[in-house]
Amino acid sequence: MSTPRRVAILGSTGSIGIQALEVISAHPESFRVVALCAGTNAALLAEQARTFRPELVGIRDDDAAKGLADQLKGLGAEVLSGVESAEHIAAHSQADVVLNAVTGSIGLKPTLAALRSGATLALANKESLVVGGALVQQAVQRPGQVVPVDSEHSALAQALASGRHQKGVCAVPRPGEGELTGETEVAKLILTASGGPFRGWTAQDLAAVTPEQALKHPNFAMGVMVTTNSATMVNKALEVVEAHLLFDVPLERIDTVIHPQQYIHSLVEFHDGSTMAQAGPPRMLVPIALGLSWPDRLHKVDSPIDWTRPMSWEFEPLDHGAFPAVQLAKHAAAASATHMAVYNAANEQAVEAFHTGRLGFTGIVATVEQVLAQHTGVSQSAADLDTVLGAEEWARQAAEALIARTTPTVSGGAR
Ligand SMILES: NC(=O)C1=CN([C@@H]2O[C@H](COP(=O)(O)OP(=O)(O)OC[C@H]3O[C@@H](n4cnc5c(N)ncnc54)[C@H](OP(=O)(O)O)[C@@H]3O)[C@@H](O)[C@H]2O)C=CC1
Ligand SMILES: CC(=O)[C@@H](O)[C@H](O)COP(=O)(O)O
Ligand SMILES: [Mn+2]
Repeated sequence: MSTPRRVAILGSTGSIGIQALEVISAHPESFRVVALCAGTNAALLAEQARTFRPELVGIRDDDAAKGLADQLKGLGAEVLSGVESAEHIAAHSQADVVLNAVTGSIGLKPTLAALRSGATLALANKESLVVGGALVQQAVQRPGQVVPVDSEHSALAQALASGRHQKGVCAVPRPGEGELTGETEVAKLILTASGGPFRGWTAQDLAAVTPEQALKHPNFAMGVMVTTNSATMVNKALEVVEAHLLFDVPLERIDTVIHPQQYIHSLVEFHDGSTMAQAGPPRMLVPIALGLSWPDRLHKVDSPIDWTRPMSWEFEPLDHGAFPAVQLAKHAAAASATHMAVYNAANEQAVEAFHTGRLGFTGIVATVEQVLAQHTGVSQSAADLDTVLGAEEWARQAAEALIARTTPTVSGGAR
């Protein structure tokens, strides 16, 4: 890369945000941080701002914002606070790349703003795509404007580059190929899943799971929401829909396979019977770096797999009986334009209730299922932003009403 790319990071104090700043620190010639935005952690945000000297700094929490401007005096940064900060930064930071690494569907407006600004959207916040669906697809201004950071989808994008697939908002033409024609050689996308901490457990075993157990992901140190979603398989459910929306592959041609070691990040099967797997250590540095530098690769982002060491990689089918989240999402995504917004919002409420001791572990997906059953759905043409946000709000209230009537099987919470 010749001129450094201007990068805005939404969610800079989280797991992805911190690792993105590590990548940028190691490649100062390639990037310039122009904006940083966080939710509540003013102390870390101030430290990051002192190191990276962005033009804009935003924080959602108004209390946490008190004093932030004072701490940053003399740096020349404009300091914003409030719930609109991330969206404002996405729209106005004049970034070449906006990394959306906030958690939850609160990331939807920033995702739309980033796309409308013309910036490349490095997308870790899968919820915004899954919830916004066609709204996000329609905000895309050019093929390839969305670059996935989620490890499975980064793997799919890398594997798709091996065959002709000129479809989707993340279209992957072969190098040097011209106009997009919609042609595809892709038969299937196969997403790998770790299986989470409860791989092999029965539905009965799962009933007594505690928040502490659910937060022990076998391979990755991630935020509370995505870690809990990995344990329930809601993460894989969101990822199946994310892949469908990114690459325009029908839901029925997207499969999942449990691969506990997570060295293979996902696979693409082509119509001649060949399968491309993308492999790497179970870490996020490479997907993050590719998100910032796509389609170029940076040097020495992470240590590669050590092939001198004996290793065994296992694969097994997902137990849809004990973990119904993926099938539930496939049905929801096919049902209407607002069903996935309802799915995700009910899940966000249920995860919060689980961690505050108000709901048992299996109650999370059960709540999502029951809220979906009450939702009538909205057609694609009627699903504007207000309608999607309205469906979300309705789902949060419906989930809370169900949770209030539930007696949790475990007491106490992690937070
Ligand atoms: N962590 C990982 O390895 C992976 C994560 N992802 C996805 O990436 C996203 C982020 O995950 P992760 O980094 O683990 O999550 P974390 O919980 O670690 O971090 C979330 C970040 O978002 C910030 N934030 C929350 N709400 C707002 C808001 N309204 N405005 C601005 N900032 C906000 C938080 O700020 P603060 O801490 O200051 O409150 C924090 O910086 C999720 O969508 C997740 O599914 C995908 C693949 C892998
Ligand atoms: C690293 C990453 O992309 C996470 O989404 C991770 O893949 C979670 O893994 P599982 O949901 O398969 O446990
Ligand atoms: Mn993932």
